[in-house]
Amino acid sequence: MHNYKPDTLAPSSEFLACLALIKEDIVMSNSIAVVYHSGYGHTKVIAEAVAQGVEESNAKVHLISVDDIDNHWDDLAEASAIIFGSPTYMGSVSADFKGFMDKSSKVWAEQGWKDKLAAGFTNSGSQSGDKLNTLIQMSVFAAQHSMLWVSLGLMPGNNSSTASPQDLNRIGSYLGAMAQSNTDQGAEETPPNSDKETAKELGRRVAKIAARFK
Ligand SMILES: Cc1cc2nc3c(=O)[nH]c(=O)nc-3n(C[C@H](O)[C@H](O)[C@H](O)COP(=O)(O)O)c2cc1C
Repeated sequence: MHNYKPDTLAPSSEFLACLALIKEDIVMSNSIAVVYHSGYGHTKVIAEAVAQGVEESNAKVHLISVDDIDNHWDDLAEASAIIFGSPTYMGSVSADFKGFMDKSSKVWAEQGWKDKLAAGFTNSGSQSGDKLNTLIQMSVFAAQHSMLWVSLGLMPGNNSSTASPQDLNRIGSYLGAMAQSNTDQGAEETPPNSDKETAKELGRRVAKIAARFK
């Protein structure tokens, strides 16, 4: 029979506090970059929602417009995950976002983003609007950088008699987050909340998985 004394084996409050600090440090040391382009502000709203999801998960976030990318290559180098966002223009990423992709070839040559996590989101005027092609472009881009693609991770909403456009993932995407903005409304009115909430979920998911990889 063991002489088991539960009181002496119980972790002290100091030990538990120390563990909590270490855990917090691991989560906070994850920095995640959201790199996006937005010609007219609608995709920016989605980028901000993704960033909010990351922050809510206690990770540090860098929200970077491709217009300002040259001031942020170091932030991308430091990040454990990069989430890409572009409007869908002519069935593909916008020219400005493609400019960022091409500029990243310097990093590609060194495989500087190898084994970082990657994910993507897009927004367009039509429900489909060929948004899938934009996400495919982003995932191929991530693969060229030897990154690990994180999917949206939400079941499709808005696809049954009891479902509604207020559902998360109302457009029914798997590869990344999709949003739709009415073409006659400004970014303060569209895309709808469900798309912003879907985008937040993508941010949360990437942050959660990044913490697991740390
Ligand atoms: C040059 C151009 C091309 C576009 N091509 C598409 C398209 O292929 N599919 C679509 O659904 N919407 C298309 N749109 C609509 C935009 O995707 C939509 O207005 C989006 O909300 C713009 O996002 P932004 O405000 O972040 O630029 C296009 C808009 C522009 C300006």
